[in-house]
Amino acid sequence: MTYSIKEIFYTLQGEGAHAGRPAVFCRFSGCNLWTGRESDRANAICQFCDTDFVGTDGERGGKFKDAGALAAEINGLWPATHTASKYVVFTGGEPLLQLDKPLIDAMHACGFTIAIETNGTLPVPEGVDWICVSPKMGSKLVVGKGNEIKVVIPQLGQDLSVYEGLDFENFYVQPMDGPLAARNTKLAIETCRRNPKWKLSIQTHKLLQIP
Ligand SMILES: C[S@@+](CC[C@H](N)C(=O)[O-])C[C@H]1O[C@@H](n2cnc3c(N)ncnc32)[C@H](O)[C@@H]1O
Ligand SMILES: Nc1nc2[nH]cc(C(=O)O)c2c(=O)[nH]1
Ligand code: SF4
Ligand SMILES: [Mg+2]
Repeated sequence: MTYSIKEIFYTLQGEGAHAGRPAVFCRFSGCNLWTGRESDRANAICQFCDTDFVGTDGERGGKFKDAGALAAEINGLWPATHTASKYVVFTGGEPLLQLDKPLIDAMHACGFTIAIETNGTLPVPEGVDWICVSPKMGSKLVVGKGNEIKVVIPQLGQDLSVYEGLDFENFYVQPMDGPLAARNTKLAIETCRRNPKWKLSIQTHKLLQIP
């Protein structure tokens, strides 16, 4: 199948349990919880998104005609001298609208460990090595297990205890960026102090001013 890709870049994972880890990010175009158009934001299910995932006009973006072509582009960004730690993060937009078995197999064939960042509304195909779920209020969460759950706070009507019984290895709260970021960061710190099941994830790439 053809994959619509917004951008592909080599950076450090900024968030969650793998923060600081070198990774190729592959950002798929499109999401099922927002069109990505500013004029639709107020009516979207997910209204706080910090990402442009519309179209294919970003760095190394485009339409890739098959899994082999996309895997080759991603593989080309990894330093050829250090192949033991190859790591790709599929994000978006919503990666599970497009990520499929052929692409997973092609990345594994290149030696990559595969991570995803997903909103948890779509089933995860077999073979993904690291699953990060970030649930959104107003959507139905169908992914109840994974490696980390990373809840952006606060969201209207949110109750963190709903997530505490799920089968994740790591439980993170991440302050919502935007005009109230400073307040939300304090809230996230207080949340972890009060209930140490939760750990703090901050968006370190924004502090570092890297992609
Ligand atoms: C842009 S999303 C793409 C992947 C997927 N659609 C999702 O929502 O998980 C990547 C990560 O950024 C988080 N995120 C998006 N907007 C944010 C914001 N304004 N502040 C903090 N985190 C945000 C999401 O919750 C998710 O964990
Ligand atoms: N450095 C960096 N880390 C990230 N972790 C999750 C991201 C995302 O947009 O999915 C992201 C991103 O866009 N950049
Ligand atoms: S679900 Fe993810 S990509 Fe979609 S609008 Fe929300 S944060 Fe952005
Ligand atoms: Mg991001």
